[in-house]
Amino acid sequence: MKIPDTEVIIIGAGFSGIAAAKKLHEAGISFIILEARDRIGGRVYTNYLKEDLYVDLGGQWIGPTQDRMYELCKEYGISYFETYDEGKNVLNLRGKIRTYKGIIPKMDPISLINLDILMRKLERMARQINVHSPWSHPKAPKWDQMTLETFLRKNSKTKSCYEVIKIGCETIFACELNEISLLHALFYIRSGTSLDCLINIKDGAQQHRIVGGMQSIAEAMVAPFHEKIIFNCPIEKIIQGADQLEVISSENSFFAKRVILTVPPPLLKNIDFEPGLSTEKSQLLENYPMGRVGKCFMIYDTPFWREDNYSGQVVSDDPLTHQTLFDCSPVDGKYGILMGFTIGNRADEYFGRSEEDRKKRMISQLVQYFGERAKNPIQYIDFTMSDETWSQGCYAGLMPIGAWSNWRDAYRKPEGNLHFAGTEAATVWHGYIEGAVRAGEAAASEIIELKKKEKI
Ligand SMILES: Cc1cc2nc3c(=O)[nH]c(=O)nc-3n(C[C@H](O)[C@H](O)[C@H](O)COP(=O)(O)OP(=O)(O)OC[C@H]3O[C@@H](n4cnc5c(N)ncnc54)[C@H](O)[C@@H]3O)c2cc1C
Repeated sequence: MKIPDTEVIIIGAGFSGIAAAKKLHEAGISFIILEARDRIGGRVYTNYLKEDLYVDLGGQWIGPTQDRMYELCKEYGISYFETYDEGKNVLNLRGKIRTYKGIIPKMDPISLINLDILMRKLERMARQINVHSPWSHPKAPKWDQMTLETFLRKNSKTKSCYEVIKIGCETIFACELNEISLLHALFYIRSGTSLDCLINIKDGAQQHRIVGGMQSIAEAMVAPFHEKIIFNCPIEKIIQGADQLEVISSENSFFAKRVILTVPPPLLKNIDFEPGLSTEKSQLLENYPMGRVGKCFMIYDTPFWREDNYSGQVVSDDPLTHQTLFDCSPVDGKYGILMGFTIGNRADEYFGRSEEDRKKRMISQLVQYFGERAKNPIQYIDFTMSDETWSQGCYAGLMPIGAWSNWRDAYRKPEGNLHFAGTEAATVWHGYIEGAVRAGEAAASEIIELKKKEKI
């Protein structure tokens, strides 16, 4: 293999790496992308089952204030469509199945008032967080010493209120709620605009899906420089010398002046850096697990639940299956697709079973919600990035108790000629594709600015 001469090496061809590459490409700075997998997209992965049928196994939604995503759609002429959100939603709490309209499930009045107060409180606290320095809030030391679970338990006066907020938060953060600090939860909410924005379909983070799947944006972005991506190239070691960096895979060494790393935290930890990373970054990486979530798709020849005025949305505390379900049918409704999120310990339990058992469980759940027609799917498919060597979890890295206080912005700080991107480096829409794009662009901008200074 001929090793290309290049100014910048980008590690990872997810949205962050691709966005960094696009910016460097436009600035006329030479680069290559080294990608461990045999595909682009990383935590975005559209699986084309047939020519007219696809499912987004990774990230799929965009919504208001995700400005870069909408600009990219416009730039490449990629269409998006409203997530189906009409009709009754289903709540399954302690085996009791009820329907409701809107965002807040039907519960007893005390639980409803409690839930409203609790959500407003979270919203108010999150609004006070500076996303660039969450640790600087006067109450940050207290909020960083408490898990989100402790806070929610303390502020839930009824069991139903706790169960519903728990399911909502598990779906937002993709973890058990004792895995993140309250401060991280508040930062994440503020980073994604507001709690309402994170939860909602209409006017929220789940508002739009991409025609042709999320991966089609990544494909459009890389089209002008696809040949600069080297696939099946996991990086094992990086040596920073005085004039250049040596980036080493099991088969090759690559050389450049600067490196942008976009790999998720557990994979960053596995790279051998010489000299080592700063103490702060190394310590953070020892304490930076990923979320756990699986997506399960039941595909039908038609979205039959819509005929009975169901939205396809479900909130459930059934410990054996999914926390939440959504209608993920294609824009033309040619197929009917219901997608369930199974999260945290539920995901571990669910994916510990055989595929046949997983399919059976999902069907029996769907029959309870939408009737006998749910018994006859065309296909079942599920997927979890927790099992993937090159993701090791999702949606994103989780800041546990004390992490923001102890290591602050260590993750995104450049070290020598190493620049750090990926959605975990984002301050705005942290954990989302929008955040990945913004962080990739920010790292590329750092390099462009440094290059300008070098020329003076
Ligand atoms: C199930 C699921 C649902 C989600 N839903 C949404 C959603 O609806 N909307 C939304 O905005 N976000 C969603 N997300 C989150 C979103 O997908 C991620 O935040 C985003 O894709 C992260 O992009 P990234 O470029 O930062 O990281 P990644 O996509 O993880 O890219 C990193 C790349 O680095 C590569 N790599 C890793 N290690 C090495 C190595 N040593 N050498 C070389 N290459 C390496 C990986 O293969 C990968 O391609 C979801 C994620 C998942 C998994």
